Amino acid sequence: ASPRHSGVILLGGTGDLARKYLWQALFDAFMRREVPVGGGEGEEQRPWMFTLFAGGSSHASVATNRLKDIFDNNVKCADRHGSSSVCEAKKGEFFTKVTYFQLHLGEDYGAMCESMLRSLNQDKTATKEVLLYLAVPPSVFRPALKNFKAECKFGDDKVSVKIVLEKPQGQDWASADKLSEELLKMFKEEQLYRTDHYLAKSVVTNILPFRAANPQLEKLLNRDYVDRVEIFMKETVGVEDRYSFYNDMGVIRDVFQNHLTQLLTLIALDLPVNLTNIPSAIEQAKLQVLKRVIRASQPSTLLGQYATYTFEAAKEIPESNITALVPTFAAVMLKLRSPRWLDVPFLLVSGKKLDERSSYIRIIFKDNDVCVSNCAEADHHTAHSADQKQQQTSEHHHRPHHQYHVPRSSKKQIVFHIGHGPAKIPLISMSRSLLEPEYPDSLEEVFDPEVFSKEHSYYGDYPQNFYHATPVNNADAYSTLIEEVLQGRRQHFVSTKQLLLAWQVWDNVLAFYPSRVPRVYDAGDPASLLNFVVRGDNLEFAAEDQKQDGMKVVPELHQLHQAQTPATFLGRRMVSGTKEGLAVQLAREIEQAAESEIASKGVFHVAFSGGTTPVLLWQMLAQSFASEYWVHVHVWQVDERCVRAAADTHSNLFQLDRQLLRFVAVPWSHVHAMPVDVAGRLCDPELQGDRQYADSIRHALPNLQFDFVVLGLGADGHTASLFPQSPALNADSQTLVTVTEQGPKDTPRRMTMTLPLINRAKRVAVLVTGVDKEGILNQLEDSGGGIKMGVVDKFPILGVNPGNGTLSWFIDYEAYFGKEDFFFAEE
Ligand SMILES: O=C1O[C@H](COP(=O)(O)O)[C@@H](O)[C@H](O)[C@H]1O
Repeated sequence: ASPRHSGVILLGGTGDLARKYLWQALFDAFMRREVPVGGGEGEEQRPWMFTLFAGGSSHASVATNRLKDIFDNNVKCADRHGSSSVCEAKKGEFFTKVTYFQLHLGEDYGAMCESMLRSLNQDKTATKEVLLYLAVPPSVFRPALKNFKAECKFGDDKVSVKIVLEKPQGQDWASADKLSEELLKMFKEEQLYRTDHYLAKSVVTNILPFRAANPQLEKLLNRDYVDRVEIFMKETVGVEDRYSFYNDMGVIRDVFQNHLTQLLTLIALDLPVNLTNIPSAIEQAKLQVLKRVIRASQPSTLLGQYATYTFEAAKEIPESNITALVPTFAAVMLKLRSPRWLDVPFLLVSGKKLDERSSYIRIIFKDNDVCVSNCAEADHHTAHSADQKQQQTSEHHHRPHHQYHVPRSSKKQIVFHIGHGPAKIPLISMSRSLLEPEYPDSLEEVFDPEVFSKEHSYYGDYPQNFYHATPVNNADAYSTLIEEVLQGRRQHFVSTKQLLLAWQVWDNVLAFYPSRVPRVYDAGDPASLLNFVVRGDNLEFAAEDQKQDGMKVVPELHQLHQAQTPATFLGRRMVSGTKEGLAVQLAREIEQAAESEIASKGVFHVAFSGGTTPVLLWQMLAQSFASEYWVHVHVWQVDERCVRAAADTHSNLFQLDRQLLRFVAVPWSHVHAMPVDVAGRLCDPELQGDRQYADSIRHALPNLQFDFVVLGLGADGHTASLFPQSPALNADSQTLVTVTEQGPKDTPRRMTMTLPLINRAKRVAVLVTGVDKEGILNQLEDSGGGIKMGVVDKFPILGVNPGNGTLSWFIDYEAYFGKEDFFFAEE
């Protein structure tokens, strides 16, 4: 076989990640090939050369010293590397292979890549690749990749390129989507290796093999048998020296969107039956799960922050930049919209400065066994039966007899001990009362009870009541990741589709993140303030915080503001609250209206405006609206931008679909999209899309009366796409829909319902949120409302005046009170 030559460029080569994990992982890869002992990839006996470059912004002399320090203190020889003297010699050799490049400008990349190419071309017969590992902050991704793409033309020399990217990949769905789009313009999906080091932890890589080896277990992994799944990642450390990073991230972005969501997919996915094409079948199965996750909601999310957070953050970042409410702890209950897992709570929990360091997944089974006779004996028998069976089969399984008493089993569960915690080594533990497991070759059974700390009770049971197995290969996660990249295997990496779907799960939580006061806890949570209970779809902290519960601040100020806001605005009903509170309240009112209309006439017609204001409302509706109603609901658009409807993120329909429609059972034939894009012709007057839409309305609603219309308010007083001074404001009663040209610069052409149509609605709600609406609300109040000459031309919203229907203003505190930070108003 021809030799292989891997050129590794480690950007951020002297950084934290490189120091702690990456150089060791690269050394492991090097040693596996140099001295193939102890788990070396057997097939790789052919020569495999490495050229190692480190890149960074420091001056070469400084960086070289740092690299030396890393090699002296962080890269270690271990048993797996064979003889220690040989290993030490190899370590020296490895270090001499590393060349550092200071990278600022495009030309620096050019020089580095030329040098790499020279090295790779030394052996013309070798199969060559370049592996660019970006162990750098996200702000460096784009410039680094652009320079690399522009300056490094490896393709001409038949050198394949792999790009390894660390998290975070974006801050939310939109930014991740943008970044992915840019990446995919430069590289192919198969070239991208997005790391999630949890996917490479030894127990985690064994979840699917373990499931596959136990087909009887598969029959139990569903809503009939599983009570709940706990996915925990507890840490004792704080944010340490990463405050400037963590300040923008918080715990949800840091570990929920990636590690914990990925772990959930591995438990929840339908094990592919077609084992011939495993990686792509697993990819598809994971995507299916991610599509079915019902996004987290406010009531199913608890947030916390350790007491010293802001104090410690202030040592690293300017106080004015500190995000005071950033959570360092969260507990979130997710559920899946799938027949297999419907209503099974997946409890995801993670936090810093907690009482112990422990990462595990625990599948807890329902207690479905009902004993009728000889129950005391049955309990005794359950506890012993597995042992008896084991004695009978011990020859086959080589399971030794236990010498100790096996106490009564209390819970049927499987615990995947990913790291730390009561297990001293990574373990998969399964209650003996559940099943006698089979193990794949990658796991070996552990009989020694010393592998867990006995003084602890073991997740509500005794260690002896479990079968335990540990991965044969317990390599560090980064060592596994590097090996997988070298081997070109992407199963333990995150694809673009997975990344984006995972962000969608969390966008919702991120939306209320900045305005939700986390519960404050002391390091180690000695007062157990973070313990919580599951009540239906809600999570609640178990104990009231006597001392300083941040959550109390909100109700008090809420009451204060409630007292200050009147019940009417411009003579019509006004509902005030936080923007989240308003979304909940409006969703509830829409739901009640739907219930009553469906009960009386079997159908409910609702029209939504676009923009960002209704997003929270849609998210609330998607969660709270019982699915049986949606089949009777017709969804209409108040207005739409003349853009490519399905593809353009400016399109109102696109957002409506992303936030609401795809999550509910509304029949597609009930979604009435404005025909702004007909075969690529955008609001072409010849096609008369506005008249078509008006005809659909006449057809579906002969009395032209919508049951509910949700409007917004622009800072200039516009509503729907009826802008100040627009001729559309003068539409006669026969013109139900029209096209206007007066929108803002980015999307001036819009299709919109007209005032005569809106004013026929049974219920109209105007949703106004955000501080930038304070000015227009003041102007409207100053105008005194009412229809005076010219006032509608100036403030189109004042033309909304349903003749036979109700009009309610939903105005949030920020819009009503302006800039004041209402959470801390009393400080
Ligand atoms: O990705 C991350 O994980 C670490 C914890 O990883 P572990 O392998 O030590 O369990 C966490 O501390 C960090 O905040 C997060 O970014």
